[in-house]
Amino acid sequence: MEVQHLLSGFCSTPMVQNPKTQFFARLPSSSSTASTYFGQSHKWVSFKACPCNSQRALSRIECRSSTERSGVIASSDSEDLGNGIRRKKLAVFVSGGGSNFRSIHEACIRGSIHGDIVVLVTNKQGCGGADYARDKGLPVVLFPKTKKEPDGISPIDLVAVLRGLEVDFVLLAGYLQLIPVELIQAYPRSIVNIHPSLLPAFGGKGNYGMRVHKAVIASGARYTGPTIHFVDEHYDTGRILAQRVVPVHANDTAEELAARVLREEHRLYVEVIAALCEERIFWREDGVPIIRSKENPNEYS
Ligand SMILES: Nc1nc2c(c(=O)[nH]1)N[C@@H](CN(C=O)c1ccc(C(=O)N[C@@H](CCC(=O)O)C(=O)O)cc1)CN2
Ligand SMILES: NCC(=O)N[C@@H]1O[C@H](COP(=O)([O-])[O-])[C@@H](O)[C@H]1O
Repeated sequence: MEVQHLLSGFCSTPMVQNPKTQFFARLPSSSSTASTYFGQSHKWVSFKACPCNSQRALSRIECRSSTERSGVIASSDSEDLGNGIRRKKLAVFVSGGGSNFRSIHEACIRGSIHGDIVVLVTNKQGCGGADYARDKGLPVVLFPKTKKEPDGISPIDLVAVLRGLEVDFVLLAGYLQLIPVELIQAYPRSIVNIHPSLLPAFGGKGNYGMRVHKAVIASGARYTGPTIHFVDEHYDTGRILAQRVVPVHANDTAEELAARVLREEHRLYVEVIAALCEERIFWREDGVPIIRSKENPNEYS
């Protein structure tokens, strides 16, 4: 399903774009209602960002989603696990191919994750993750606004979009921009990221993608593996939630190592997101987050 955003009210001209080339949500620069139309599912999500003083405050965002549920988003939002735990709404952020995004989406569809992806956010509208989202009829939001992507939205407007879609958790999956403090403050203990090394090793600014695997090999490290952590205002310094160890072979190329780690990333991220959506994450008194086992409630990791 192609996704188009017909933006009315505050734009000089309707922002109708060829669904193959561009779609984004640009929000009101003043008090008005932005109604965004998502493709053939006729899903209108309208929300009002109310300005006050010089800063647009997100006082109360009215989200009326008048929609026949398409196949894209589960038909029973209120569905719970039989124990009163509500199905969660997920936002995924990508910058590249999006294999973790696809893995998470497939897990939601097959029921391994008690949640639904309701929006894809990207800083590169032509990336593989955005293409996949379009093919699946998921809304795509372009963030942030840059010279290369002038149609991107601001941090305040991004928060308004996510609030308007009633997002519970924000999942970074190969997103290569710094998440702004506005979003971090709006979603405390609700933004996670996956990094392809055993943090704190090989993390921080400049450490992403193949660069990480090349550095691991060059260091002589015998083990590496994915880390999933909560996101704070700096790169890769948030509280570690889960890790998985992957061996480094003596003759590994960076590509071979990346592929081995990526397979483990897909498994680990689905397990961790399932725990998030089932409310099995707890915080130790020392501030370390731990995951309660699904099989044995007396076991934590
Ligand atoms: N506030 C936060 N934002 C983000 C975090 C985070 O932990 N806190 N994690 C990153 C993901 N990431 C590692 O897991 C990461 C991504 C990108 C970079 C980086 O150095 N980026 C370059 C720009 C790269 C590009 O645009 O091609 C840079 O900032 O110069 C480091 C780590 C996502 N956001
Ligand atoms: N520092 C962030 C970082 O390097 N993230 C890494 O980007 C890749 C995205 O792959 P994908 O687009 O196929 O999911 C993944 O390996 C992820 O760990």
